Amino acid sequence: MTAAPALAGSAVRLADISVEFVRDGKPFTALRGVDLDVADGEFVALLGPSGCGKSTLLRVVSDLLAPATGTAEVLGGPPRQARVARDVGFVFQDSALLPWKKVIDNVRLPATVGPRRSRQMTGLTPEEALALVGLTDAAGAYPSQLSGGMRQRASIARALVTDPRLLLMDEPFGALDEITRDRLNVELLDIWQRSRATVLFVTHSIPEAVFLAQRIVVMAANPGRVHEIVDVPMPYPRDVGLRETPEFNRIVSHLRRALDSQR
Ligand SMILES: Nc1ncnc2c1ncn2[C@@H]1O[C@H](COP(=O)(O)OP(=O)(O)OP(=O)(O)O)[C@@H](O)[C@H]1O
Repeated sequence: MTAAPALAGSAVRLADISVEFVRDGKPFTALRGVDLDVADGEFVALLGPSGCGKSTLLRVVSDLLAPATGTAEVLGGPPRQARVARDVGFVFQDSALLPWKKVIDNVRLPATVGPRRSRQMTGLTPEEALALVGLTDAAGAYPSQLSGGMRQRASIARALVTDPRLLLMDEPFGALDEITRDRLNVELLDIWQRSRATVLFVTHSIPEAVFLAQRIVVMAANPGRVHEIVDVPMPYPRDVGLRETPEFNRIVSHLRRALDSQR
């Protein structure tokens, strides 16, 4: 896989972002005054109670939603520019593979549409992306023939074929059993280190956030806002043994208290 070109500065820069919805006929503030800088190549987790606006934040970054106030900059320009250039990849909780297409054809899909086609020579081929997530043998299967973990890996492979400089992941492993989730966490870190993409990763799991991220954005609800940003200074590569260390558990406890204090 080719390394993302080095960018000076931020991959994502949010300044004073607010998002308003109408819920039950009344105005509702989903995000208020969110400031966040994510450096190029950084792995940042978003953690917080249900409804605090984590997915809404990703939707602003991915240009699916325009904020009511504030400015968002993605890869040095407006979010729309990054979306149109297909520099942003997505992985959701539900893998959203097309059930009537084989795994390899699902993974090929982004490469067959849109302007990124001509850049495929510098990115991963669909076959390479499948190999990277360990699914070469499942290339000819249909999504319904895969386990949940395999479907999520196929979904990650699909996101990787556009060689995204920014990967947005919204609880991608939330529906998986703990053992599969732990394994995919290790695989994801491996992929991240090789791709040098920037990752914004939404999770409800404190240990998952600590294991993966360099920084954790703890959010609070009503209105959705940034409560605290916590550094995770442990070096990479990280392996499962990290979860047994006092440093890991100290950060987990700190985050648990930060989330409990919001109740
Ligand atoms: N299209 C919409 N219309 C009205 N309200 C919305 C809309 N989308 C989100 N909301 C509200 O905004 C708030 C934030 O939603 P969001 O999905 O971003 O939260 P979240 O932190 O990702 O939650 P969860 O962890 O449960 O997935 C919620 O209260 C939700 O009801």
